[in-house]
Amino acid sequence: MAELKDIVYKVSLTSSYGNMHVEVSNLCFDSRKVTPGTLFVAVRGTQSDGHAYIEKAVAQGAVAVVCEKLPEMITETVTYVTVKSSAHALGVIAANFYDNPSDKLKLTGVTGTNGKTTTATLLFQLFTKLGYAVGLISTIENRINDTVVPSTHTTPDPIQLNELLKRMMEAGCSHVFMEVSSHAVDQERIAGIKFAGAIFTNITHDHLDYHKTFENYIKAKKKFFDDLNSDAFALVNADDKRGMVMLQNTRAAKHTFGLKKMVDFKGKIITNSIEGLELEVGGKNVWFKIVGDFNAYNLLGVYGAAMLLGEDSEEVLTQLSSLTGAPGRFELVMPGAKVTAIVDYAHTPDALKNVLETIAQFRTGNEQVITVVGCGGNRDKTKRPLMASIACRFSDKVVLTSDNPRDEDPMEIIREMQTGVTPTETRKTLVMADREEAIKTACMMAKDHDIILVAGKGHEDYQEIKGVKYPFDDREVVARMIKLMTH
Ligand SMILES: CC(=O)N[C@H]1[C@@H](OP(=O)(O)OP(=O)(O)OC[C@H]2O[C@@H](n3ccc(=O)[nH]c3=O)[C@H](O)[C@@H]2O)O[C@H](CO)[C@@H](O)[C@@H]1O[C@H](C)C(=O)N[C@@H](C)C(=O)N[C@H](CCC(=O)O)C(=O)O
Ligand SMILES: Nc1ncnc2c1ncn2[C@@H]1O[C@H](COP(=O)(O)OP(=O)(O)OP(=O)(O)O)[C@@H](O)[C@H]1O
Ligand SMILES: N[C@H](CCC[C@H](N)C(=O)O)C(=O)O
Ligand SMILES: [Mg+2]
Repeated sequence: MAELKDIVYKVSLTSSYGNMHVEVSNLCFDSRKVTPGTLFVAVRGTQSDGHAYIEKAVAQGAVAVVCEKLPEMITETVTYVTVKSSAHALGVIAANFYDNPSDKLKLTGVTGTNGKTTTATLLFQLFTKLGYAVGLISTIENRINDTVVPSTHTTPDPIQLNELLKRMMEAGCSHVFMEVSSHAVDQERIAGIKFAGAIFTNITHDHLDYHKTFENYIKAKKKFFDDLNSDAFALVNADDKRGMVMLQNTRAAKHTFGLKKMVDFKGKIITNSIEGLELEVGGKNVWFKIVGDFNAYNLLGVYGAAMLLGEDSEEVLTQLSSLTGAPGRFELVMPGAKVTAIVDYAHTPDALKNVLETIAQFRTGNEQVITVVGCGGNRDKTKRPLMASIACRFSDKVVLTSDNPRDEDPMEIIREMQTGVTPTETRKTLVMADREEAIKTACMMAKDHDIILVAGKGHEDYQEIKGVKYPFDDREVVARMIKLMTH
C-alpha cells in the first residue's frame, strides 16, 4: 500500500485530476489483471492501445489511472494522471512501487544480438563462486541465489522486473546480472532502473520485424548506454563495428574489450579446441571450458566487468576457468559418442555462422557436418533465407525443419528459407517439417566421427505451435537417437 503521490514521484505529469493521496494496493498495465485498489497504466502496444481498456479497468476497481490522453468518460471517484509517455512512466512507477530496489544492488545489464545469456550466466556463476549472494535475470531462467524463478521473457516487464529485484534485495543479493533486450529498451521496461554497469556484446541481423531498420535497432541498444549514470561503467566489444557507437553519448566511464584492437581488456586466442579455449588474458594463459572464438569475446566481457566491479584478477580467472556457461549453448550431447552432436541456440544468421565456423575449425579429416535448422514463426522473416544459406555454405548436409512455428504454416516458413538456397545446394538439403523426424534423420545419416549441429532451440524444452507449447527438447531427442544407434 502506498499513496499515489509517492508512487508517481519523479514522473513528469502533464496534468492530474482527483485525489493524489489515494491509497494504491496494486499496479498493472493489463486491464484483465485489475483488482480493487489498482493503479492502471494505459500503455500503447503493437496490437492495440491500452487506452481502450481504461473504462474496463475502472469498472474492475482501478482507483487511479495513468495515461497519455484522458478518456472521454471520467469517473468522479477515480484519480487520472496524464504523462507524455505511459511506457516510461510505468517503469519509474514500478520502481517507486517496489522501493527502488535497483538503487540498493549492483546491477549489471548485458545487451547485444548474441551472447547476452552466456555473459549474464557466466557472471552469475562467477560471482556465486566468489562468495556473493547473486541474482540473475535471463532468457533461460531468473535466479535468486539457488532459487529458480521461471522466466517468460529475456527482460521482464517493469512490474515483474522491479518485483524480482526487490526479492533479490530482500534475499541479501549484492550483485545482479540481467539481460537487456532491444525490445525492453524500446518499450521502456528499464526506465527508472539504476545500473552499476552495462555490457555490449555485438550487434548483427535480428528483430527487423519489430525495429524495421538496422539503424533503429542500433538506436535501441545505444539508448541503454545513453541513459546510464555517470557513476556506472559502460563496457563494449571494440571489435564490433558498432561498439564505439554505443559509447558516443554516454556519461558512464567508458571501457573496451576485444581480441584485435588496443583495448582495456585484451585477449588472445592461444588454442581453440572442442575441449575448450586457451586464452591469454590479464597477463596469463588460462584454459576455459567453453569453446568457440565467439566465446572468447563473452569471456573477455565477463572478465572486464568483474574487474570494473572491483574483483581480483587472479581469483576471477581461476574461478572463470572452471565454469561451463549456459545450457544449450554449444552443448555436446553424449560427449565421447562416435558422432559428435552439438545443440546450440543459434537462431540468428550471425550466431549460426559463428557456430558452424567454430565447428569447421575442429574438423580433422573427412567427417561430414550435418545441420538441422529452422526459423521461428511470427518473427523476423528476412533472416530465413540467410540462415538457410549459411547452413548450406558450411555443412555437407542440411535438414530444414521447424523451430516454434507459432501461428505460421511450418511449410511456408521452410519455403521462405529455401529461397536462400542455390540450385546446387538444394541437392544437399532435405525438408522435414517435423523436428523430431528431422533430428532422427540427421542422426541416421551420420557416420562415425561426423558432426551433427542441431541449431535454434538450445535450452528450450518445448515446440510452440498455434499458442500451445508442446514438450520438446533437442538434447533429449538427440541423446535417445545416439543411444539407439550404439546398441
Ligand atoms: C511483440 C511485442 O513487442 N509485444 C509488446 C506489445 O504487446 P502487444 O502489442 O501484444 O500489446 P497489445 O495487445 O497491443 O496491448 C497493448 C496494451 O493494452 C493492454 N491490454 C490489452 C488487452 C486487454 O484486454 N487489456 C489491456 O489492458 C496490454 O496489457 C498492453 O499494455 O506491447 C506490450 C506493452 O508495451 C509489451 O509488453 C509486449 O511485449 C511482449 C512482452 C513480447 O512478447 N515481446 C517480445 C517480442 C520480446 O520483448 N522479446 C524480447 C526478446 C528478444 C530477444 O531475443 O532479444 C524479450 O525481452 O523477451
Ligand atoms: N559473443 C557472441 N557472438 C556471436 N555469437 C554468439 C556469441 N555468444 C553466443 N553466440 C551464439 O548465439 C547463440 C545465443 O547465445 P546467447 O543465448 O548467449 O545469446 P542471447 O543474446 O542471450 O540471445 P537471445 O536474445 O535470444 O536471448 C549461442 O547459442 C551461440 O550460437
Ligand atoms: N528471443 C528470441 C528467441 C528465438 C528462439 C527461436 N527458437 C525461435 O523461437 O525463434 C525470440 O523470441 O525471437
Ligand atoms: Mg538471451
